[in-house]
Amino acid sequence: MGLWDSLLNWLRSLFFKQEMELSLIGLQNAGKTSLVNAIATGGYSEDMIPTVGFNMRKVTKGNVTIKLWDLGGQRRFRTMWERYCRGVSAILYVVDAADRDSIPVSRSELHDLLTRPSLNGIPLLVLGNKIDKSEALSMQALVDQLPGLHQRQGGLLHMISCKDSVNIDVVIDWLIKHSKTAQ
Ligand SMILES: Nc1nc2c(ncn2[C@@H]2O[C@H](COP(=O)(O)OP(=O)(O)OP(=O)(O)O)[C@@H](O)[C@H]2O)c(=O)[nH]1
Ligand SMILES: [Mg+2]
Repeated sequence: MGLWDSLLNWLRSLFFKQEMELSLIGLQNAGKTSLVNAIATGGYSEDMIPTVGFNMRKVTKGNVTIKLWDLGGQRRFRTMWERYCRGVSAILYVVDAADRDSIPVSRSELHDLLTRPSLNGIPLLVLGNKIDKSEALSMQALVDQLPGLHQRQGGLLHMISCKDSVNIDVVIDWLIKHSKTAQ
């Protein structure tokens, strides 16, 4: 980026604060609330309380204020997912890559959600979490378990660990990039 572009970006940043709204969904125990903590503070705890309903958290990264809807993943809360995904700038779908038995359910919940016309065109980032565990699936193995992901425009998969803070920076970069295109 040239000096002139940098100057323009800096001037722009003074006047235009970017905002974006995101929804975090995925089955219970996938690590959604842990991801919010990793994005917001880099903190991590083994001792998490399941999210009842939803939580909203605002996080500022550089110039971007991100409003995060962190939804409960237990079955009784899944009917709310669509309502909280309508109109957001992006959807983050978290999968526990180390809990192989849960993946078929996770896949069918994701598939159900993606067929909703109200969510057409919303960028989707799928995150395979807990790659610090030895039993975690590889990225390719997870892609194979989630057919259809690449047919979705902008559908993308990253492997992360909230525990060891692996690829959290990549997720934040992706979010910032999508806040700009969402303007
Ligand atoms: N090993 C490991 N454990 C993790 C990781 N991320 C989250 N966990 C653990 O997984 C458990 C569930 O994490 P939560 O963040 O509460 O999961 P959630 O998706 O918010 O669950 P619900 O709110 O019930 O939908 C906790 O014990 C976390 O410590 C990770 O990257 N690695
Ligand atoms: Mg939670």
